[in-house]
Amino acid sequence: MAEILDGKATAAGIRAEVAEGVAELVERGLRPRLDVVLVGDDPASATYVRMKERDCAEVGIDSRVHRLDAETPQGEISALVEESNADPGISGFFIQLPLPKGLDATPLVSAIDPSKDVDGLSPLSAGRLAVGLPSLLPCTPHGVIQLLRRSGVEMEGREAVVVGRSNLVGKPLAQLLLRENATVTVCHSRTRDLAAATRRAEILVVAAGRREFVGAEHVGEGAVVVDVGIHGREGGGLVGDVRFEEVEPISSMISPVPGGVGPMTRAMLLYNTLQAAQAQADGSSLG
Ligand SMILES: Nc1nc2c(c(=O)[nH]1)N[C@@H](CN(C=O)c1ccc(C(=O)N[C@@H](CCC(=O)O)C(=O)O)cc1)CN2
Repeated sequence: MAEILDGKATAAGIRAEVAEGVAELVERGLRPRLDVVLVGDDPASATYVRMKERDCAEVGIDSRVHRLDAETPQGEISALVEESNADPGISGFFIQLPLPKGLDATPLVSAIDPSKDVDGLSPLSAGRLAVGLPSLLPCTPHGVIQLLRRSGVEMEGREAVVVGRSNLVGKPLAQLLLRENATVTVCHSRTRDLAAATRRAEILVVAAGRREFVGAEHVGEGAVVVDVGIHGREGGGLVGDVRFEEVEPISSMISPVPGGVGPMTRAMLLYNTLQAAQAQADGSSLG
């Protein structure tokens, strides 16, 4: 039986550490503040943002949500990004994704000052990660690394396979696994024999964005499997990109959905907000 990679418990530990760091800053009169830009009425995005507000309250971070309707012009959001960059009271901010149709996230995210880029998704933050400079790290990939590390999974020298090449998860995760000295393969929709590649993995991270896409045929005996996907299940509940019931008996460790990577994503956002606030307080550079 596989050991469960418990994102809920691990994230609670990270929140406790962040709360301590926040309390130290507050003693110096510097309460971190996280601003969120939420555009439109996507129910999942609204849920994630409410959870992020609640997380901030728990650890003592101030949060403000800018709720904009789906018809908000691109220029207005762009102006909000510039104002947030310039406001010394804001430690960090991010734009909840995806944006409604008709809005282009790329120029907006690209305009975020890297020292406030708590999502770690701007091209400057991504470039700094790629060349090994200090930067705020994208929350989901960093959450995966922390979940593995804090669960005692050795990454150095091991065969790690990432399924998915998005800017949000797959690409930065490959960089972070390289930084851990894993041997990294990235698979995607054009990979010819996916199952042959994923079966070689000692650590398999699935961020394909396809409901229950990976099954027993994709997993080698004893692999550590991390499921990044989150999809609503017909009739209620959530499932991931991995067919948990099939894969769990083959793997040595596996992350569940819910309770795996999702809570880690939120915990790393708090961690980044604290890091941004600390760097701003100490005059050190994250970008
Ligand atoms: N600007 C961003 N947008 C999005 C990101 C991101 O990192 N930055 N990631 C995802 C969504 N996401 C964060 O925003 C996210 C997804 C899921 C969870 C989570 O806690 N999931 C729970 C279940 C929650 C539920 O009951 O619905 C779990 O898996 O246990 C947190 C954050 C896309 N957009």
